[in-house]
Formats: sequence, structure tokens, C-alpha cells
Amino acid sequence: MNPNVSSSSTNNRRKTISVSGPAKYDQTRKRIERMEEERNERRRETEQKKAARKVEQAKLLAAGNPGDVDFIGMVQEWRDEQAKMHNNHKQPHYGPGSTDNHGNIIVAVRKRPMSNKEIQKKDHDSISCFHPKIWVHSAKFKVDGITKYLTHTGFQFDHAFGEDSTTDEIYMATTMPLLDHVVSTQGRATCFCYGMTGSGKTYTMSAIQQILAHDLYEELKEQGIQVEVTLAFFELYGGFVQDLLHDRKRCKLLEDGKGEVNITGLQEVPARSAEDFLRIVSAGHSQRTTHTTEANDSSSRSHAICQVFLRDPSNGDLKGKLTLVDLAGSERGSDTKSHNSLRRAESAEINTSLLSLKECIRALGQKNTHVPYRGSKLTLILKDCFSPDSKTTMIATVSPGASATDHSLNTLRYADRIKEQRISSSSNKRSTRGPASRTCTSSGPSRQRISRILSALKWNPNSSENQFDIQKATRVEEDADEKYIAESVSTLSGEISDLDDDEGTERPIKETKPTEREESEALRAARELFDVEEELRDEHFACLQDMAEMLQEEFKMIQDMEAMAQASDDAMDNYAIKLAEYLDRKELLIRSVQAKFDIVKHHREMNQSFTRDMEAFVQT
Ligand SMILES: Nc1ncnc2c1ncn2[C@@H]1O[C@H](COP(=O)(O)OP(=O)(O)OP(=O)(O)O)[C@@H](O)[C@H]1O
Repeated sequence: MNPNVSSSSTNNRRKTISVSGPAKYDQTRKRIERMEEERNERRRETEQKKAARKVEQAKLLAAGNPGDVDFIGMVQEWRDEQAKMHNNHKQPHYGPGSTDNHGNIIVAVRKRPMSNKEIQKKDHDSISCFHPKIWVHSAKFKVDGITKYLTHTGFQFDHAFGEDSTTDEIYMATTMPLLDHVVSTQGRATCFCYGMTGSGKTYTMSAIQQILAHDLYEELKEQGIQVEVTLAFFELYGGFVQDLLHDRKRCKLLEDGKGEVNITGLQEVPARSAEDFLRIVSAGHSQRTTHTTEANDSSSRSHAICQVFLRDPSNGDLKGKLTLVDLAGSERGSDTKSHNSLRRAESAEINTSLLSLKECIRALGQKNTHVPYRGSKLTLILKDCFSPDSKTTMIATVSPGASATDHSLNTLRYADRIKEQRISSSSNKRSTRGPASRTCTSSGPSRQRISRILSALKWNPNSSENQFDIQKATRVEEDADEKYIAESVSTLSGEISDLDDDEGTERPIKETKPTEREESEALRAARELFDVEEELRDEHFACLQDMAEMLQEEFKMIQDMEAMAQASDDAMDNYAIKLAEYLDRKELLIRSVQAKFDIVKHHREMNQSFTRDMEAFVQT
């Protein structure tokens, strides 16, 4: 025993030891017990999850959808969350009462249901539609290679239709406005269906044609318009125009001295009734060129163009023209690897024409005076569809399967680029909004017409789920004019006050203030420069994205070519065909950036001259 330590302190310490020893032990024991409990809890949870997963898997199997249960669960969870915030495409976004003003271009997307083939291949639905948005869910694995997660890429269009949407709804939102334009203004309008092969273009376009056939004659009768309806139906296949209504007779594409494009040999067929119309169109469809592709057993490898002419019965003068274009399915380079050289050349031509079409519609949306319609035969044929007073609808169709997400993303990006430009151009033109947009906002189909088309829909008008109410719609139609005027006045005053605010910050010295007109012109030039610079940046960015994508595909193409070189003498030929396609696409992309760059250059020069004038003004 240490003599320096008193017995009392030793006792105290003993006491402490004897107290803290069992307490500490107790604590440790409790912690171990808690850990064990937690582990058991985790095990129970895992077991429960496994059991639930099994039940879920069995349910999916019974429902004929044996896809990846984890990804399906994640997508469902995400949808449940979103459903709280969004509506499906239930409300009318067309007709009387619609406040949508989509201008000259309407961009819509349609997702088709999963096909039996996809279900058998254990694919799962990876696209969610909540009008006007659509999301593509990409299934990913973390670096550990086990943990699954999803990425969600969203797009917004004028209309987004899910697998439950009927073609009647799609018709009313996308094609009916075109028919109205053609019938009531004797104008021109075009409806395109675009998407990857097997995504539902032909399905959608055929159904639109069915409804259109009835609506057209009813509409002409209702409005008391006397015209002769004639149809031309042809396909553009491998660069050749073939008349589908006359045994696929080859026609010549000619451009006369005035720049008018004519298809010589193409014959119009009179369609005196809806039944006539349908019979002719169905005969045309049966003549289309189809082949089996990786993605579709019966893939249309041509662009099918159905032209509906309204002609003056006395002299044949054109009184309106509606063009319906079922575009050939887009395929990516990697999809064409198992094709022979002819099929690959076919795909290359299709892709080039689709790229060129995108550039033309974008130019139209931007109200560009130069539309690059010479980029392909397709756009050359459709030259008159790109006139400034024409209306255009683009329906992008997507397949829902997870195995098609890359394609779906491509399709949506394509459609988005068209819309993106349209939005920026319409916002540029905000201050010039006038009577033209008034027609779109306030006038719509008659009450009878809405009920006629609605009666074809599967909706029950009495159901509380259907927020479409004919009574209400008619009331809104009556109020629309007044509302339009009020809206216009308030928008205009908003714009004027915006301008005033900006001008306030620009005024440096009171005495040297330029006149109001000169100042607002300088401001407008500055705003326009800002807008076009932004457009150039967007264009450049999108071009780089496309180029980066192409770069990857080209690397793959070279690898494929090298691998094939040992097996086939065709390898170099195929490589050359694909390379030509890539070079064409790049040229188009560069041209579109160059065009934007030239516009910016022009605006910068204008702006500098304004600045010089303003400085000179200040100095005097
Ligand atoms: N909305 C839909 N509802 C039900 N089935 C659909 C729908 N859309 C497409 N399908 C079916 O999917 C298959 C492929 O459709 P479709 O032939 O229209 O595709 P596509 O895009 O025209 O293909 P391609 O470009 O290869 O010709 C068809 O069997 C069609 O019946």
C-alpha cells in the first residue's frame, strides 16, 4: 500500500471502481443487445423487402410485365411523387376556351404502350408523361456495379400524350388547328410524324387520316364551302418519288426558273366523300415500301407524303392544302450494323433528310427568310410547306421500353430543338403580337364540332374526372374576345413599362439625352443582339452535343469496320457510305452555327453603329 495515500481515499476509489465496473459492463451489454436488435430488425426488413419483391415480381409476371422489378419500383415511386403535382392530358388544350397559343408550330409527343415483344424481352416502361412534360428514366448502376439508380431527363412540349391518350385527343390538339387554317384561310399546313422505327408514326398518322376524312367534309359542309377535294399520295424512297396511287409510278422532281418545285407525273385523285378519302388513303398505304429492321418487323423505309388539295371546282385553283407526312423511321448507326449495304445507304439517306427537315422547321419557327430546303429531296419537295404563313405540327412518337431510351432521348431532343427555337422566336416577337395570334387564342371549332369529335372519344362527359365541359367551353368562347383585348392591353402596358424601366437606367445626363425614338431603337438593337447572341450560344452548344454523339458513333464505326474487314469485302463500302452520312450531318450542323454567327455579326455591327451615333449625339 502506498503510504502517501490515505485509507479513506483508497476506499473512495474502491467504491468508484466497484460502482463503475458493473455500470460500464451493463452499458456495454446494452449496446451489444441494441446492436443485435438493430441487426435483427435489418434482417427482418430485408426479409420483408425480399418477400414484397417476390410478390411484386409475381404480380408483374401475372400482368405480363416481367421487367427489372427494382427499376420498375423506382419508376413507380417517382411517378407517384410526380402525380401529386401534375395532371395527365385530361383538360382540353384545344378548342374553345383554350388559352394555348402555339403560334405557327405545334410540337407534340406521343408515347405508345409497351408491345408484347418488348414485354417478352423483359423490357420495362421507362417513360412517364405528365402533360405537357415527358420524362425518360435511364436505369443506371453505381460504380460498385450492384447499386441501382435512375436518372430522369425531362422535356416540355406543347402537348405530351401518354399511352392512355386516344388518337382523337391527339387529332384535336395537333391536326384540327391545321385543318381550320386550311379551310378557313385557304392556307397551307403540314403535319409530320417523327420518331424511331417502331415508335408508332404510321399508327398515329393512319388514325389521324381516319378522323380527318370525316372532319374535313363535315367542316366544309358546316361552313358552306364549295371545293373539290383531291388527294396525291406518294413516297420518297431512296431519293425517288413513287406515286402510291398509281402503281408506284416513278415521278420526276423538277424545279423551274422561278424556283417552283414540281413533281411531274404525280396524279391527283378526286375524293368526293369521307369514304372515298379513306379508300384512297388505304390503297396508298398498302403500296408503301417496308422492310424488317432491328426495331420493327414491318418498318416503313420511305417518307410517305399525303397531300390533300382543296380546289376551286370551276378552274382548279388551289384553295388550301394540307400535307400529312409519315416520316421514315430514324435509326442510329449502331442499329444498321446487321443491314446489307443497300439498307445502310437507305438509312443514311433517311437520317440526312431528317436532319435537313429539322433545320427547315427551325428556320420557319425563327421566321428566317432563308429556309435551307435544298438540304435534301424531302425538304425540296416540301418547299411550299415552309412558307411564312403556313402552319406546322410535329408529332414525335416514342417507344416506352428501357431498351429504347437512347432513341427516345434522341427523338425528344430533335423535337425539343424545334420547340426551343419556336419559343425563343415567339418571345422575341412578343411586342409585335397582334391579330394573327388573336385568331389562335380566341377562335376555335364550333360547339357542334367539339361535341361531334368528343362523341368519338372514350370520355364520359358527365364524369367528374373529365374537366372538359362543353357549356363552360362555349361560355369561354363568348368571353374570349373581351379577354383577349384585356390581355393584350395588359401585356402591352407591361412591355411599355419594362422599356421605360430600362430606359431609365440608360439615361446618363439629362441635357444630352437622345430623342425617345433614337434611344428606344438603340435599346431594341441591344435587346436583339442579346437574343441572337444567346441563340448562337445555344446553337453552338447543341451542335457540340450532336458532334460529340457523332464522334462516339464514328469511333464505333471504325472499330466495326476493322472487325468486319477480315470477314467481308463490303466493309470499306459500308464505311464510306456511313462516313458520307456523318460528313453531311456535320456540314449541316456547321452551316446552322455559321448562319447564327453571321446574324450575330450583323447585329454587332448594327449595335456598334448605334453606339457611335449615340456617342456622337452625347458629344454634340
Ligand atoms: N398508340 C399505340 N397504341 C397501340 N399500338 C401501337 C401504338 N402505336 C404503335 N403501335 C403498334 O406498334 C407497332 C409499330 O408501330 P408503327 O408501325 O406505327 O411504327 P412506325 O414508327 O411507323 O415504324 P417504322 O418507322 O419502322 O415504320 C405496330 O404494331 C403498331 O400497331
